[in-house]
Amino acid sequence: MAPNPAHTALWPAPHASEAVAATVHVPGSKSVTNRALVLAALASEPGWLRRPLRSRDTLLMAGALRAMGVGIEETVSSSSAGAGGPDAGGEAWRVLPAGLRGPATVDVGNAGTVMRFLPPVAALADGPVRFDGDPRAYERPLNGVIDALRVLGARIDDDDRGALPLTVHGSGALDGGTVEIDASSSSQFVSALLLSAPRFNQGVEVRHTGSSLPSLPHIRMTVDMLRAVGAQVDTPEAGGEPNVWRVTPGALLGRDLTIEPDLSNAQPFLAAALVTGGRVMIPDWPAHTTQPGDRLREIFTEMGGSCELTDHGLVLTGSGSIHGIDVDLGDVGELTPGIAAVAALADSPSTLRGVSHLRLHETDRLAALTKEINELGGDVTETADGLHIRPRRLHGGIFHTYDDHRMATAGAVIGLAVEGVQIENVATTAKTLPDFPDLWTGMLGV
Ligand SMILES: O=C(O)C1=C[C@@H](OP(=O)(O)O)[C@@H](O)[C@H](O)C1
Ligand SMILES: C=C(OP(=O)(O)O)C(=O)O
Repeated sequence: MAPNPAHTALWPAPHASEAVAATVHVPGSKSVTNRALVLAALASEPGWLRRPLRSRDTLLMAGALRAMGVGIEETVSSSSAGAGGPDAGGEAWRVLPAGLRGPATVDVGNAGTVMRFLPPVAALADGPVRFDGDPRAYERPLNGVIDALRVLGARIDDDDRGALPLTVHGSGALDGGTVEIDASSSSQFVSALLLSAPRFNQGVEVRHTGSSLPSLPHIRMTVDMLRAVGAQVDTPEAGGEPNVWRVTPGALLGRDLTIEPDLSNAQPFLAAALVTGGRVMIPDWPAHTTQPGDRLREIFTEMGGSCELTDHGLVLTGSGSIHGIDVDLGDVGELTPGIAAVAALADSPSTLRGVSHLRLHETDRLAALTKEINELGGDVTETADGLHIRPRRLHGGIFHTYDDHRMATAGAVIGLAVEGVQIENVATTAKTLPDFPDLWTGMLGV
């Protein structure tokens, strides 16, 4: 088969000849949008999502829910269209829940949220739902969801690898109950079971038995969003048993939710302020959030920037120096590529820990970052659970991205400081940030 020209196309990453000074409006959060879609689809009344992210991962989620019978109407709303308050204008999705049905086919692309959050929804559908996706999606772990759903009463046909492709034979209802899972390869296993659990006959008790659990803020996001639509959830944090989550069965409310900007997608823009000694403002940065990207305020401050959170948003100002960092990123793994890019440009070495599960993300991110930074003259080594990065003088070259949106944005950050970096397949950023090249050149004023 001839290679897709978009996948081999090279994008000359703009080099910054001066400090950036920009305000960047970052589109909505992937993780919040896809959870909101699932919860709205399972609710007992219509709901609104305002300022949803429209990217490959969220359009795949919306398409899959539509295939199972859910109505999702795209509208340009005004604040009078619902109870969304003064910020509610702009693009919106109105979600009209309906009896979930098969037969249906779901394309998960390479979206972890789609491939993990939807099999439990499909188990509630009346009929078979077939799941398929990109070649890489076949390699990403799904066994935690498949095995758990079988214990909870679902019938699933897979090829015994515990991965895609598979068919969930929905029977219109699922018993639910208690299940043990090892979610050390992805927090999304836990989130997936909790999100649909209010609709299981007995709810769910999820007991995580693995040695570690990545991305805890994403599980908190799941719990907070469930509670916001009326679900009763017991968590380890609320004085419950360690590693045990319980969801009580019950109807979910339709909500009017304005989606926060994607703070992980704000990362390359904030990094630009750090790398060029400039200043970038991200409007609408939430004062309180479960998004892991909020940790950037602390991490980029330690690396040499200073952050100010105002009523208007977050302002990051670079000092002109970038320092190395020794940090456990287990809670915020999706920030690793962007932090590695900044670390490669720092004045001292860095150690990034706690992220062995990144080997099973969009690509093997530890191997990909090591290879691509080293091919530009860097000195990165993989450890058992992360990366050692010793900054070197880098040179231009092709930065391969392996169909990974965060590799592409990491390469763009390096390109700010290093002339002649070309990003392969920058279009892969469409997974979560379709406007990236325009937002990037807009920030730089080129
Ligand atoms: O639940 C979510 O929305 C996510 C959880 C995390 O997954 P893992 O726990 O698999 O790392 C994160 O990396 C991913 O980008 C989004
Ligand atoms: C790991 C990521 O995505 P996914 O939701 O596909 O797991 C990511 O966006 O960095």
